[in-house]
Amino acid sequence: MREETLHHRPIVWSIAGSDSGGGAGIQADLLTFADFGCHGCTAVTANTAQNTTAVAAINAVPLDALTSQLLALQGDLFPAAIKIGLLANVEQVNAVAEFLRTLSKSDKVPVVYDPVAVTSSGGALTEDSIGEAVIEKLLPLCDLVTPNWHELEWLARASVNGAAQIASAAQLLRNCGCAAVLVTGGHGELVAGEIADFLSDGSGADWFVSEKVASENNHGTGCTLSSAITACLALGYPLRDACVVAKAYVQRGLRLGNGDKIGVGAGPVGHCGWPTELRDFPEILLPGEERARFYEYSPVGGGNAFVKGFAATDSIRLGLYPVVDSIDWLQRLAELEVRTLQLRIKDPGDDLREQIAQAVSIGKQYDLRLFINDHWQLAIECGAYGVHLGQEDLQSADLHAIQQAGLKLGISTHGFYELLRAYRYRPSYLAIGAIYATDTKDMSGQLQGVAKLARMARLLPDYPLVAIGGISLERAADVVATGVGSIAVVSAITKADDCALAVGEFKRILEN
Ligand SMILES: Cc1ncc(COP(=O)(O)OP(=O)(O)O)c(N)n1
Ligand SMILES: Cc1nc(C(=O)O)sc1CCOP(=O)(O)O
Ligand SMILES: [Mg+2]
Repeated sequence: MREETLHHRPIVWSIAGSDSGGGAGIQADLLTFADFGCHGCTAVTANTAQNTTAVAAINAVPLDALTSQLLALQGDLFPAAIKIGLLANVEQVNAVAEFLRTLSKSDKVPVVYDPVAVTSSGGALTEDSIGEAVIEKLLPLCDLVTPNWHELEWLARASVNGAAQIASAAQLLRNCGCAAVLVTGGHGELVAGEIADFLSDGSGADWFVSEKVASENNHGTGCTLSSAITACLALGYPLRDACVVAKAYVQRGLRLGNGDKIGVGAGPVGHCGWPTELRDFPEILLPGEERARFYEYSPVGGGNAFVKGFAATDSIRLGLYPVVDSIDWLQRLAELEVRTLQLRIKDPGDDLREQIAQAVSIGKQYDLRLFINDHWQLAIECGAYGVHLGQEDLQSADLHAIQQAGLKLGISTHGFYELLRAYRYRPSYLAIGAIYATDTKDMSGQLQGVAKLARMARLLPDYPLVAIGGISLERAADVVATGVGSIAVVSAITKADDCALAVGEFKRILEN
């Protein structure tokens, strides 16, 4: 079933309350799903009576009215992801949990729960007594829970005052069985002028920091964020990519939606389409940077002090970029007038130093942009043009030494989150992969495709970007059409029947 929904416009469910004022709840969710190209279905839990100034009534729907909606959807419109918002009473929590448990037996559908229980001002939106049922029955079924600070206090039964307490309360929720917690920070500032969301899951913790937008139209931001995350999960995005794209969507809505005057109170946040501008995306807080201490952020293995700004390449379009594993290949490609090259030696012998020194010397002879993969110490010692590092190398490599030695730095990224994270270092170029499936390296689960590549490239139109992974001559034109100025290839060159012909064809496509 899930396979089917992924091949067409993904179906996303919202199990939530209707907002008669049209700013939050089901109404905000449907607008959001549509902006992300998803088909939204709804199971209404309550017909709230509200406007931009107050919530007058909740009006829970009877239990059979809720379950009949869920069963109707299950029978025909199977979801690629489910968002849950307002649940009005314990019976609804139990019924939804039971329904999800049964559903998960046939298919694994990502579930995002936005515990719409406390308004921004601290007012109750549901019966407080649902807390216990939520913790015991619902949280263990959730892939992500997105409480604001008030809701975090309510669910974790702990007071939350400051970054360390947010992190430990999020851990308490994870201990209840939900896979991940995103604590939304729209209601308070740990650092003046900054809105920071905290994500905690099995692979670690992150702070996503955005500039505070002083918009009068901020009603429905929580619903919009959680439904945007759900839509991205339905599109197959990994959790961190879904979170940063959704946060950018809300930021864009706050920024562009501020002009509208709807109602006399807090108007609805804008729903303004896919976020296409880098300024709307959050900054990923990095361990070792100065302001990390305000967020009490020092993850295990966080590594060295943060270093930013690496030597620029002479052009932002690096052209054809073969990645090879021998001096012979370097020499051959240099003679074919390839200018950007990488030496990627994965099984070094005793002569690694000599190989890198020889590569650097060929690089100087042919005026190459020659990057050394992984072996940054030897690259510095041999005076290489540049080094290429993966995300996991960023913690262990001495970036300060690379910067001080004047070496160029390229960083691998796989998706929006890693792209934003790597961009914080302002490297000489950013590589985006894997665009297509490849036999050269196991990249399963990290495939981007050209549509996503185009979205990423649009965020950084003036930055050197390199696309890598499964790029053949036949696919090169589609890749170039996304706006990236460079194509990195292994097998399309090293396994080509006629290497010189392949080089010529790639160059032609890139230059066109
Ligand atoms: C241009 C370019 N992009 C990405 C990579 C991959 O680098 P990394 O993530 O460090 O993985 P390994 O190459 O070390 O397996 C690359 N080498 N070049
Ligand atoms: C080494 C490497 N890194 C990738 C990444 O996405 O980071 S993809 C990749 C393999 C590229 O080889 P080919 O051109 O033969 O597909
Ligand atoms: Mg590497």
